[in-house]
Amino acid sequence: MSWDLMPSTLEGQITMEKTPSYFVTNGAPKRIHSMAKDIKLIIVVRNPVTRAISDYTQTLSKKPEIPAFEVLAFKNRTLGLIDASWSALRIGIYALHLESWLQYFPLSQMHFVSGEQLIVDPAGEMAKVQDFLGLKRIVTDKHFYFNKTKGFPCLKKPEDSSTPRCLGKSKGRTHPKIDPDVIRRLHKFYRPFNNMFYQMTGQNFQWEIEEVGETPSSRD
Ligand SMILES: Nc1ncnc2c1ncn2[C@@H]1O[C@H](COP(=O)(O)OS(=O)(=O)O)[C@@H](OP(=O)(O)O)[C@H]1O
Repeated sequence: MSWDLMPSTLEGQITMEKTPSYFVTNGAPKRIHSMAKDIKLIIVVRNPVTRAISDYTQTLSKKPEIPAFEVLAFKNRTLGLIDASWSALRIGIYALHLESWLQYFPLSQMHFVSGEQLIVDPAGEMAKVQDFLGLKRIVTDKHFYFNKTKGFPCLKKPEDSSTPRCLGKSKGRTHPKIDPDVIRRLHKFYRPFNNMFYQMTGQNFQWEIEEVGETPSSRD
Protein backbone atom coordinates (compact mmCIF):
# COMPACT_ATOMS: atom_id res chain seq x y z
CA MET A 1 0.00 0.00 0.00
CA SER A 2 1.07 3.53 -0.64
CA TRP A 3 0.69 5.06 2.80
CA ASP A 4 -0.16 8.52 1.51
CA LEU A 5 -3.14 7.43 -0.57
CA MET A 6 -5.70 7.46 2.25
CA PRO A 7 -8.16 10.22 1.37
CA SER A 8 -8.85 13.00 3.84
CA THR A 9 -11.99 12.38 5.85
CA LEU A 10 -14.44 15.22 6.26
CA GLU A 11 -16.75 15.77 9.23
CA GLY A 12 -19.50 13.15 9.13
CA GLN A 13 -17.59 10.82 6.81
CA ILE A 14 -15.96 7.48 7.53
CA THR A 15 -13.05 6.32 5.40
CA MET A 16 -12.77 2.58 5.13
CA GLU A 17 -9.87 0.50 3.88
CA LYS A 18 -9.84 -3.29 3.51
CA THR A 19 -6.59 -5.22 3.28
CA PRO A 20 -6.74 -8.62 5.01
CA SER A 21 -2.94 -9.01 4.93
CA TYR A 22 -2.36 -6.02 7.24
CA PHE A 23 -3.39 -8.16 10.20
CA VAL A 24 -0.32 -10.35 9.65
CA THR A 25 2.11 -7.76 8.27
CA ASN A 26 5.09 -6.82 10.44
CA GLY A 27 5.23 -3.09 10.91
CA ALA A 28 1.61 -2.49 9.91
CA PRO A 29 0.35 -1.72 13.47
CA LYS A 30 3.12 0.83 14.03
CA ARG A 31 2.65 2.55 10.69
CA ILE A 32 -1.13 2.62 10.94
CA HIS A 33 -0.88 3.96 14.48
CA SER A 34 1.42 6.77 13.33
CA MET A 35 -1.17 7.61 10.64
CA ALA A 36 -4.29 7.54 12.83
CA LYS A 37 -4.27 6.63 16.51
CA ASP A 38 -8.04 6.58 16.91
CA ILE A 39 -8.69 4.32 13.91
CA LYS A 40 -11.20 1.49 14.36
CA LEU A 41 -10.06 -1.96 13.32
CA ILE A 42 -12.36 -4.73 12.10
CA ILE A 43 -10.90 -8.22 11.92
CA VAL A 44 -12.80 -11.13 10.38
CA VAL A 45 -11.60 -14.47 11.70
CA ARG A 46 -12.68 -18.02 11.00
CA ASN A 47 -11.56 -21.44 12.18
CA PRO A 48 -7.83 -21.36 11.33
CA VAL A 49 -7.97 -24.89 9.91
CA THR A 50 -10.74 -24.00 7.45
CA ARG A 51 -8.94 -20.73 6.78
CA ALA A 52 -5.77 -22.61 5.85
CA ILE A 53 -7.68 -24.88 3.47
CA SER A 54 -9.43 -21.87 1.96
CA ASP A 55 -6.07 -20.13 1.49
CA TYR A 56 -4.64 -23.28 -0.12
CA THR A 57 -7.72 -23.58 -2.39
CA GLN A 58 -7.14 -20.01 -3.61
CA THR A 59 -3.48 -20.67 -4.38
CA LEU A 60 -4.33 -23.99 -6.03
CA SER A 61 -6.76 -22.26 -8.40
CA LYS A 62 -3.89 -20.06 -9.63
CA LYS A 63 -1.10 -22.67 -9.45
CA PRO A 64 -2.58 -26.16 -9.95
CA GLU A 65 0.93 -27.70 -9.82
CA ILE A 66 1.58 -26.98 -6.11
CA PRO A 67 2.03 -29.97 -3.77
CA ALA A 68 -0.91 -31.41 -1.85
CA PHE A 69 -2.09 -29.58 1.28
CA GLU A 70 -1.04 -32.58 3.36
CA VAL A 71 2.53 -32.22 2.05
CA LEU A 72 2.81 -28.47 2.62
CA ALA A 73 1.33 -28.66 6.12
CA PHE A 74 4.22 -30.64 7.61
CA LYS A 75 7.92 -30.21 8.12
CA ASN A 76 7.99 -33.90 8.96
CA ARG A 77 4.70 -35.78 8.68
CA THR A 78 5.96 -38.96 10.38
CA LEU A 79 6.98 -36.96 13.42
CA GLY A 80 3.80 -34.90 13.14
CA LEU A 81 5.84 -31.71 12.90
CA ILE A 82 3.59 -28.95 11.54
CA ASP A 83 5.18 -26.37 9.24
CA ALA A 84 4.04 -23.23 11.07
CA SER A 85 6.15 -21.11 8.71
CA TRP A 86 3.87 -21.98 5.77
CA SER A 87 1.86 -18.79 5.39
CA ALA A 88 -1.48 -20.63 5.05
CA LEU A 89 -0.89 -21.97 8.57
CA ARG A 90 0.97 -19.03 10.09
CA ILE A 91 -1.82 -16.57 9.35
CA GLY A 92 -4.21 -18.65 11.49
CA ILE A 93 -2.11 -18.15 14.64
CA TYR A 94 -4.35 -15.18 15.41
CA ALA A 95 -3.09 -14.68 18.99
CA LEU A 96 0.41 -14.06 17.67
CA HIS A 97 -0.71 -11.38 15.23
CA LEU A 98 -3.11 -9.76 17.67
CA GLU A 99 -0.26 -9.42 20.15
CA SER A 100 1.51 -7.01 17.75
CA TRP A 101 -1.63 -4.92 17.31
CA LEU A 102 -2.19 -4.71 21.05
CA GLN A 103 1.21 -3.03 21.38
CA TYR A 104 -0.32 -0.04 19.58
CA PHE A 105 -4.12 -0.19 19.85
CA PRO A 106 -6.46 -0.95 22.78
CA LEU A 107 -8.93 -3.80 22.40
CA SER A 108 -11.76 -1.23 22.53
CA GLN A 109 -10.69 -0.02 19.07
CA MET A 110 -10.99 -3.51 17.64
CA HIS A 111 -13.99 -5.48 16.53
CA PHE A 112 -13.82 -9.17 15.72
CA VAL A 113 -16.28 -10.70 13.30
CA SER A 114 -16.81 -14.43 13.34
CA GLY A 115 -16.46 -15.64 9.75
CA GLU A 116 -18.75 -18.56 10.58
CA GLN A 117 -21.46 -16.28 12.01
CA LEU A 118 -21.12 -13.95 9.04
CA ILE A 119 -22.38 -16.76 6.82
CA VAL A 120 -25.12 -17.98 9.18
CA ASP A 121 -26.35 -14.54 10.27
CA PRO A 122 -24.94 -11.76 8.06
CA ALA A 123 -27.46 -9.19 9.35
CA GLY A 124 -26.60 -9.98 12.99
CA GLU A 125 -22.90 -9.52 12.32
CA MET A 126 -23.55 -6.34 10.35
CA ALA A 127 -25.61 -4.96 13.25
CA LYS A 128 -22.60 -5.41 15.54
CA VAL A 129 -20.26 -3.80 12.98
CA GLN A 130 -22.57 -0.80 12.58
CA ASP A 131 -22.83 -0.42 16.38
CA PHE A 132 -19.05 -0.59 16.66
CA LEU A 133 -18.69 2.14 14.03
CA GLY A 134 -21.31 4.27 15.75
CA LEU A 135 -23.64 4.08 12.76
CA LYS A 136 -27.37 3.67 12.59
CA ARG A 137 -28.37 0.09 11.83
CA ILE A 138 -29.17 0.69 8.18
CA VAL A 139 -28.07 -2.70 6.87
CA THR A 140 -30.49 -5.28 8.27
CA ASP A 141 -31.87 -8.71 7.43
CA LYS A 142 -34.02 -7.02 4.77
CA HIS A 143 -30.87 -6.66 2.69
CA PHE A 144 -29.86 -10.33 2.63
CA TYR A 145 -31.25 -13.55 1.24
CA PHE A 146 -29.77 -17.04 1.15
CA ASN A 147 -28.80 -18.03 -2.37
CA LYS A 148 -29.15 -21.81 -2.64
CA THR A 149 -27.01 -22.09 -5.80
CA LYS A 150 -24.15 -20.12 -4.27
CA GLY A 151 -24.68 -21.71 -0.87
CA PHE A 152 -24.10 -18.33 0.80
CA PRO A 153 -26.02 -15.21 1.73
CA CYS A 154 -26.16 -12.56 -0.99
CA LEU A 155 -27.30 -8.95 -1.14
CA LYS A 156 -30.87 -8.50 -2.29
CA LYS A 157 -30.40 -5.26 -4.13
CA PRO A 158 -27.31 -3.09 -3.84
CA GLU A 159 -27.77 0.70 -4.02
CA ASP A 160 -26.39 1.02 -7.53
CA SER A 161 -28.23 -1.86 -9.13
CA SER A 162 -31.64 -3.39 -9.49
CA THR A 163 -30.41 -6.99 -9.36
CA PRO A 164 -29.28 -9.14 -6.42
CA ARG A 165 -25.56 -9.51 -5.90
CA CYS A 166 -23.52 -12.42 -4.56
CA LEU A 167 -19.78 -12.39 -3.96
CA GLY A 168 -17.67 -13.51 -6.93
CA LYS A 169 -16.73 -17.02 -8.03
CA SER A 170 -13.48 -16.92 -6.06
CA LYS A 171 -15.43 -16.71 -2.76
CA GLY A 172 -17.12 -19.82 -1.52
CA ARG A 173 -15.32 -22.34 -3.69
CA THR A 174 -15.51 -26.04 -2.89
CA HIS A 175 -12.47 -27.08 -0.86
CA PRO A 176 -10.45 -30.17 -1.75
CA LYS A 177 -10.89 -33.15 0.54
CA ILE A 178 -8.08 -33.18 3.10
CA ASP A 179 -6.93 -36.27 4.99
CA PRO A 180 -9.02 -36.24 8.23
CA ASP A 181 -5.94 -37.19 10.23
CA VAL A 182 -4.19 -34.04 9.01
CA ILE A 183 -7.26 -31.99 9.93
CA ARG A 184 -7.20 -33.50 13.43
CA ARG A 185 -3.52 -32.72 13.85
CA LEU A 186 -4.07 -29.15 12.74
CA HIS A 187 -6.95 -28.68 15.18
CA LYS A 188 -4.66 -29.92 17.92
CA PHE A 189 -1.91 -27.58 16.78
CA TYR A 190 -4.20 -24.54 16.86
CA ARG A 191 -6.06 -25.33 20.09
CA PRO A 192 -3.68 -23.48 22.48
CA PHE A 193 -3.39 -20.50 20.13
CA ASN A 194 -7.18 -20.37 19.73
CA ASN A 195 -7.66 -20.44 23.49
CA MET A 196 -5.12 -17.65 23.86
CA PHE A 197 -7.01 -15.68 21.21
CA TYR A 198 -10.34 -16.20 23.04
CA GLN A 199 -8.74 -14.89 26.23
CA MET A 200 -7.18 -11.90 24.55
CA THR A 201 -10.40 -10.88 22.78
CA GLY A 202 -12.83 -11.98 25.49
CA GLN A 203 -14.76 -13.80 22.75
CA ASN A 204 -15.15 -17.53 22.32
CA PHE A 205 -15.37 -18.34 18.62
CA GLN A 206 -16.19 -21.98 19.37
CA TRP A 207 -13.87 -23.45 16.79
CA GLU A 208 -13.41 -26.62 18.83
CA ILE A 209 -17.03 -27.59 18.28
CA GLU A 210 -16.33 -27.96 14.56
CA GLU A 211 -13.65 -30.52 15.24
CA VAL A 212 -16.19 -33.28 15.52
CA GLY A 213 -18.36 -32.18 12.61
CA GLU A 214 -18.09 -30.64 9.22
CA THR A 215 -16.80 -27.11 8.76
CA PRO A 216 -19.06 -24.73 6.84
CA SER A 217 -16.84 -24.90 3.78
CA SER A 218 -16.27 -28.66 3.65
CA ARG A 219 -19.37 -29.25 1.68
CA ASP A 220 -17.90 -31.83 -0.71
N1 LIG B 1 -21.79 -14.22 1.51
C1 LIG B 1 -20.69 -14.88 1.20
N2 LIG B 1 -20.47 -15.30 -0.07
C2 LIG B 1 -19.33 -15.97 -0.36
N3 LIG B 1 -18.35 -16.23 0.53
C3 LIG B 1 -18.54 -15.84 1.79
C4 LIG B 1 -19.70 -15.15 2.18
N4 LIG B 1 -19.61 -14.86 3.49
C5 LIG B 1 -18.45 -15.37 3.90
N5 LIG B 1 -17.81 -15.96 2.88
C6 LIG B 1 -16.52 -16.60 3.01
O1 LIG B 1 -15.54 -15.67 2.57
C7 LIG B 1 -14.41 -16.42 2.14
C8 LIG B 1 -13.57 -15.65 1.16
O2 LIG B 1 -13.08 -14.54 1.79
P1 LIG B 1 -11.55 -14.16 1.72
O3 LIG B 1 -11.10 -13.84 3.08
O4 LIG B 1 -10.78 -15.18 0.96
O5 LIG B 1 -11.65 -12.85 0.93
S1 LIG B 1 -10.44 -11.95 0.54
O6 LIG B 1 -9.94 -12.53 -0.73
O7 LIG B 1 -9.44 -12.01 1.56
O8 LIG B 1 -11.04 -10.66 0.35
C9 LIG B 1 -14.98 -17.65 1.50
O9 LIG B 1 -14.10 -18.70 1.77
P2 LIG B 1 -14.07 -20.00 0.85
O10 LIG B 1 -15.37 -20.71 1.13
O11 LIG B 1 -12.90 -20.76 1.28
O12 LIG B 1 -13.96 -19.51 -0.56
C10 LIG B 1 -16.35 -17.85 2.16
O13 LIG B 1 -16.41 -18.98 2.99
